Parts: sequence; C-alpha cells; structure tokens
Amino acid sequence: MMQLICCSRPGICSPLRSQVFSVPYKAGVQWKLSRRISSVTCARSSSQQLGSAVSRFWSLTQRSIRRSPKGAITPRGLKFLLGPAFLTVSSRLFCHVAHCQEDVNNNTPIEVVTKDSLPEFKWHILWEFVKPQLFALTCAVVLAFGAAILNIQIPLMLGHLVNVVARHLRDNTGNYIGEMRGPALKLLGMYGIQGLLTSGYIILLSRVGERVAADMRKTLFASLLRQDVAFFDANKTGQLVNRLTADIQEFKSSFKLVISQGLRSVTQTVGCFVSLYVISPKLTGLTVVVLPCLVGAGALIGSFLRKLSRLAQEQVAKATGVADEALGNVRTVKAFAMEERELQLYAYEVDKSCEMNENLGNGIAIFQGLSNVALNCIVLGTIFAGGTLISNNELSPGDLMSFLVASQTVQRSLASISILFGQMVRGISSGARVFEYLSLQPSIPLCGGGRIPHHSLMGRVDFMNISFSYPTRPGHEVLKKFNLMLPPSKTIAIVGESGGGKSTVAALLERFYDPSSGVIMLDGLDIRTLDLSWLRGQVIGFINQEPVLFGSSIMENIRFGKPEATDAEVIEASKQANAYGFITSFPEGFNTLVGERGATLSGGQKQRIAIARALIKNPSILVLDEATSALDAESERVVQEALDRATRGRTVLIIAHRLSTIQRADLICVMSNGRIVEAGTHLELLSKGGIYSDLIRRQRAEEKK
Ligand SMILES: Nc1ncnc2c1ncn2[C@@H]1O[C@H](COP(=O)(O)OP(=O)(O)OP(=O)(O)O)[C@@H](O)[C@H]1O
Repeated sequence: MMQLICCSRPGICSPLRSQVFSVPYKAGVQWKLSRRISSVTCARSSSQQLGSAVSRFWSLTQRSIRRSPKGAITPRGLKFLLGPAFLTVSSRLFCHVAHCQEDVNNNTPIEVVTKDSLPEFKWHILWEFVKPQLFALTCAVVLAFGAAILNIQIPLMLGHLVNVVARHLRDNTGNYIGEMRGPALKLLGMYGIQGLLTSGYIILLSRVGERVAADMRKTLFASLLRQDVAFFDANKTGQLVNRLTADIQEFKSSFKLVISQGLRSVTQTVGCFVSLYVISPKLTGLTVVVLPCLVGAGALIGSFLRKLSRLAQEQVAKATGVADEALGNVRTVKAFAMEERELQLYAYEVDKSCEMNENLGNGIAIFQGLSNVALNCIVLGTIFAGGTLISNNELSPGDLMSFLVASQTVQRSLASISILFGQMVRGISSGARVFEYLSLQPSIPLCGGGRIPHHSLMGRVDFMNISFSYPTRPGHEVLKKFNLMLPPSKTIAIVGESGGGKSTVAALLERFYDPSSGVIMLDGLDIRTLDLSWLRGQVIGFINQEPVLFGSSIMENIRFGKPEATDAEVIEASKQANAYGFITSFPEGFNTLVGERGATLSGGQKQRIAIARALIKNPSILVLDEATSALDAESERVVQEALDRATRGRTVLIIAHRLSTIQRADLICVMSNGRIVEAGTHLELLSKGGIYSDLIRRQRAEEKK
C-alpha cells in the first residue's frame, strides 16, 4: 500500500498519505481504506500533472517578473508561496474525489423517486417530532452557522499571513516571525473555536437526530399495531419493518446531513463568493462562468450513476431474497432435495448483480477521471489568470493563495450541495413513507365504545344477514346473507368444504374485519358499538390451528393472555389446558424459553400453551378454529381433553375439519359457498342423509385407508 502512494514529490503526497493512514486505526474500515487508496492513486497522478504544470507556470512567472518594472516579488518568494498553495489545492482535490466516490459507493439504498410513487411529505407531522428538540436544534444551527462564518474568514487570514511573508522576502528583512506571531495566533484561535463549534453542533445534531428517530420509531410502531387486519393483508410485513428500520435510518441521516452540511455549504458558498469578489472581481468572473457548468455536469453524471446504483442494489436485494427464502424454508428445501436448484437460482441472481456492480464501477471510474481533469483545469486556469494579474500588479501572491483556497472551498461546497440535494430527496421520500403510516387511521378503532359488565354478560352471539368480501378482493363475496345464532353456554360447530367461509365467520366475530352488510350482535348489542380491546381482551378467547408463541418463557407466553395474572393463575390455566405436566417436566419449568415462534416445543405442547393463554383471561366466548387438526392422534386426545374442559360453561364456536371432534356439539352447521346449507345435531344430520352424512362417510373411508 505504501508503494502505491509513494511519488516523486513526497511533499505533495504526505498530506494524502496522512489522511489515508489515519483510517485503518478505526476498526472495521479496512475496506474503506482500499477505496481511498485508489482515490489517492487518481489524485496522485493528477497532482503529478499539476506539479509539472506548476513548474512550467513557475518559469513563465519568473520570466514575467524579470520583465516586471517594479520587480514586486523575488523568484524564491513566489516559489515559497506557491508550495503551500499547491499543497492545499491538491489535498482539497483529493478530498473532493474521495467524497464523490464515497457518495456514489455508499451502501444505503438509493431510490429514484417519481412524483407518482412518492407519498406526500407532511411537514406538520415532522414538526410534531422536531418541536420537543427545538432548543437543541436551534443551538446546533447557530453553532453550525458560526463554524461556517469562520470558514470564510480563514482563507482571508491565510492570505494575510502569506502577504506578510511575501513582503519580508521582497524587502529582504528576514525577521518576519515577530510580525506573523499576532495573526498566526489569531488564526490558531480561530481554528480552535471552529473545532469547538464543529464538535458542538455535531453532538447536538446527533442527539436531535437520534431522539427524533427514536420518537418516530415508537410512534410508527404504535400506529402499525393500531391498524386493522385488512391493512396487514394488503401490506407485506417485510415492507412494514423496512419503514421502521431503513426508512427512518435514511431519514435521520438525511436530516442530520442536510442541516449540518447544507447550512455549512450554503453559508460557505455565499461567503466565499463575497471573499472571491473582494480579492479579485476578474478572477471571480472567470469562476462564475466555469464552476456552475462543471457542477451541473457532475450532478447529471451523478444522477445517472445513482440510477445504476439503485438497479444494482435492487438486484442485490433480489439475490438476498432468494437466499432468505431458501434458508428460511430450509426444511422444505432439504425434504425435496432442492439444494442444487436453490443454489443455481442464487448464483444466477448474484452473477447478475455482479455484472451490474461492474458497470457501476466503470461508471464511477469514468466519472472520477472526468472530474479530476475538470478540477485540475480549473486550478490551472486560476493559476494562469492569477499569475497574469500578479505580473500586472493587480493581485498579490497572498491574494492568489487566498483565492485558490476560497475557490476550492466554493467548489467543494457546490459539489456537496448537489450531493446533499440528492440526499434530501431520498430523505424526503423516506420521511414521506414513514409519515404515510403515521397518519393512517384504522377503519376499526381499537378503543372507544361500551362494555357489558362481567356479571350480566351472557355470551349470546347473533350473525344477522351478514354479507362480506375481503378488502383485498372486493368483488368476491365470501359470506352471502349469512345467519347464525350462538346461544349462551352452548357449543356450535361449523363444518363444510374448504374455502366455504368458516374461518371468515370467526374473523368477523373477532372484528378483524367488519361485514359489508348485516350486523353481529353480542347479547343484543351491535359489536361495532362495543369497546374492541375489551371484546378481544376479555370476552373472546381464540385458539387456531397453528398457535404462534413468542420467543420468551412459557410463563410469559401464558401471561400474554392476561398481563396482570399472578403465577398461581398461570399455573391454574396450565392445569386446565393439560399443560402443567409437560411444563414441570422441563428443568426450567415455567421459565423454559420456547425459542423463536415456539420452535423448541412439539405441536401438541404449543397448542396446550395456546389454550392456557386463552383460558387465563376466562373468556365468555371461545372460538376454536381447527384447533386439533394439525395434531397426531395422541396429541389430539390430550388437547381435546383440555378443550372439553375449557368449553364447559362457555359459548363456543368450533370450526372443524375432523368431524369426530364435534359430534357432541349442541348444533352443527354445514357451510357451503358462504351460507349455512344444513344445521342440526350430529344424529339429526346423519339421519337426514345430506351433505354432513356424506362428509362423515368420506372421512371414515379415508381413515380406513
Ligand atoms: N385474508 C384474505 N384475503 C382475501 N381473501 C381471503 C382471505 N382469507 C380467506 N380468503 C378467501 O375467502 C374464502 C373463504 O376462506 P375461509 O378461510 O373463510 O374458508 P374456510 O372455509 O375456513 O376454508 P378452510 O376449511 O380451507 O380453512 C376463500 O375463497 C379464501 O380464498
């Protein structure tokens, strides 16, 4: 690596080398180092070209000074002056190149935002988050502004120092240290204050950004949890999680960057332009013509590269999706011996992303080459024009030095404004996506409405003329004028063909959806007028085919049904659910961790914990949606025993495939195509010889096979 950055002019390379080798000392940034090394290589070749140009300029200036009537400056003096000017310019050039590359190469997803795809950015929502941080934010803005003002002053001070040295060299007085001490100390003081201001505003902005992001995350999560089930049918979980993570992260970064760098860049650009004009209106005129053209061209190429980068990242995401799916369903992949096929799929997507990234790399390389040439030309042009002005006594060398430093600052600021603009668009689009869900009101509000006192709650449910289509399939009517009465403390079973609408009945009772028409009554009251959190939390217990447990202890999972339950209540619920025996056989007992989604438990064990979780809230109505259909015969027997106990004294709605489990139900309803087509007890339906007896016959025949 050292070999790479060694060059014929150690004085030129040393600032670059020090910038580069300060990087590896930070852990985990080796990869950045290699990128920077390549930038240094580009900058070095540019610097060498620049070096030879300066040598030519130097000899021309010598000749011109010799011809100059006043002989304003000695050749030694000018050489002394141009050295630091050159170093400053080349190191700033290096920073610019590295900065451009970093922006294009950065790993955050870049999106092209079209007007149609962008949800509206709601400033008033942002204001709600920023308001509590207003004091800290104002302080940060003031400090950033102060640091930017000092940044304008510093080139002027440098120029003044150079003029002092030049004058002493010209007059050959030798002892210029004394005269330089004052301004140099002032300059050092300015550096110190600038450092303090910079640290101050970065700390404040970081705090503001983190707090705003944390508040946003909490509010968005709360808003997502408030949404009804139809919302989750329509939106993928991964995308929702993305809004909580990547979008808020992107918004936070943009927010911090745009405020800190945006303020600094705009102040510096304006301030430095004023300084440039004060130093030399003629040179400023030249800069005003050339710079915007270059920045505009750079922005155009930059946006094209971003588009390439977005496509490449989408391809990487596609490849990751293939790997994610294969690893997530590894048991299925192995069961079907499909490892080779998955590998081929993954390799195909990875190769495509590799090709796209190579194209992106080529684009970046061309962009860097062009920007190097353009920047060098500007520096060269300024030195030529400035040299002419010096030889005409219209400009001092110190002024040229100040001009070069200030014009580099302008250049850098304009470049960073164009980068910031892209960042701002990304931040706004991420923010808009976050705010879209923040202001979303669920169509079924969780709170509000009445409650029936526990002692007078009977648990009678009436489905009256219910018609329903899922919001994601508006034209497809799943329930058609559906009527059913669940008498208090009775067990009603629904059976029938797959897709007939059985689970939909249970979902409507839970108010996961509201019917398109018709009413569901609880003890004669429309359930839409009742408090939903009370209805779900205390009245209805729900157990389905695939109980989902949380990755915590058994105790916490059972307590999920009633957070305030005592240990004794948890133990009692587990006994009712036939779970106490197996739980206490574990070394950790109720503190046993169940693994992700209950992965360390058998199907029957998970189901019994789910039953305990439902029973602990002592619900008046119990809904069992194929609660035993995924179990083997032995597990089913144990779970069924628990369910028989659990259903006593409650209104129960059972949805079942295995007809053996519902024979003792008070009423069995056969559903077909969104309607009840047969109803009666097991014996009544058998004697009728209709669909039910047909189902029983088929099931018995299947069991005999
Ligand atoms: N979330 C949903 N969004 C859109 N359509 C759905 C949704 N859930 C179910 N459906 C559709 O509604 C119809 C009834 O589904 P439902 O789950 O109620 O039937 P089911 O009788 O319980 O079937 P199974 O016995 O196979 O569980 C089906 O056509 C199904 O495709």
